[in-house]
Amino acid sequence: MNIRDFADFIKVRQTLMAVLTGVIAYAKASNLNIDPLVFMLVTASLFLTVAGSTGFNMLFDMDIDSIMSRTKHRPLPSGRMTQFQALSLSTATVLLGLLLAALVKLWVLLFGVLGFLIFSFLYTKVMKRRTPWSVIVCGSAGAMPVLGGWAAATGKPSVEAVLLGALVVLWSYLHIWTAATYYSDDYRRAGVPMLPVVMGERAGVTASSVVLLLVLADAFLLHFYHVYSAPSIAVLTVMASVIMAVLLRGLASSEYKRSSYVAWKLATAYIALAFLLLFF
Ligand code: HEM
Ligand SMILES: CC(C)=CCC/C(C)=C/CC/C(C)=C/COP(=O)(O)OP(=O)(O)O
Repeated sequence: MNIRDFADFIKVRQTLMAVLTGVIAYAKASNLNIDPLVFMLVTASLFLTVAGSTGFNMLFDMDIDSIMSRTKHRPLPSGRMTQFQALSLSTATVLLGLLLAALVKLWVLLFGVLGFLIFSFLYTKVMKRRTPWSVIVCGSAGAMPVLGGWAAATGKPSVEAVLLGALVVLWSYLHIWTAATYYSDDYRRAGVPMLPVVMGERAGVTASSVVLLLVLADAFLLHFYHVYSAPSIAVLTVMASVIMAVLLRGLASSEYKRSSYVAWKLATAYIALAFLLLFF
């Protein structure tokens, strides 16, 4: 196992994006009056907790990952990492992450534990192979870094924190339904009942368009609560319109996979932008 395998094992891009949302939530909630020690603890705790939870997800999904073309080269299915290494690494990182969270505040620990349980167990072990509702219920794990980061600054959750967490949750539906439409053949082969597998690719693109509207509506609520400035909400509206145009074009031309791929990549840029725009 080398560093590249470790990066693949913790799905480094997903983990870093989750860390970014939590760290930015901390910075925003503290009005940029950042305590360097709390900042470091929050960053390290989020990184370790999300990375370790992802490790458990990888371990539990090893069998289906070996079936899908997208995932079969991952360290576990390809034999570059043993199950023992995966289990010990994930356990150690989650425990250390939660310990650091507890040093910040109990709320931060609570959201860390919730994120871990929802992602690694409720989603991966209980729901993912059984029902398309897995995504709707367990997308809530995506809010935990934001709620934890916010609580690290203010001592407790708030309406603004919940609305910002909801932005990640609603965005994660757009993120996965576009991805699952693009990769629907893979998911079908592995027997994972994602929405586009169960209801078809057209339904995947339609559902993506509907949740995109909800993402934008939530961003407007955040503007109403003075979390987004007028220029920021304008940029987010333009970007959402571009993604909507891509999805509607896909519906009009029946090119579901192609439009979903483009919308998926744009959606990744959207969530990064949505968090950076909190500072403008
Ligand atoms: C219901 C919840 C979610 C599901 C089912 C999901 C699923 C996926 C899948 C299937 C991929 C493709 C991975 C690959 O290339 O093999 C992916 C990539 C990714 N995910 Fe998620 N994800 C979810 C939530 C999140 C959350 C909460 C975040 C961060 C806030 C996130 C960030 C990312 C990023 C940054 C990538 C890489 C995207 C790219 O390459 O353009 N995801 N996710
Ligand atoms: C505090 C804490 C632990 C927060 C977790 C935040 C976070 C990154 C949530 C993502 C959850 C999720 C369902 C990912 C997809 O896995 P998948 O198995 O569908 O993806 P795959 O098919 O690529 O393996």
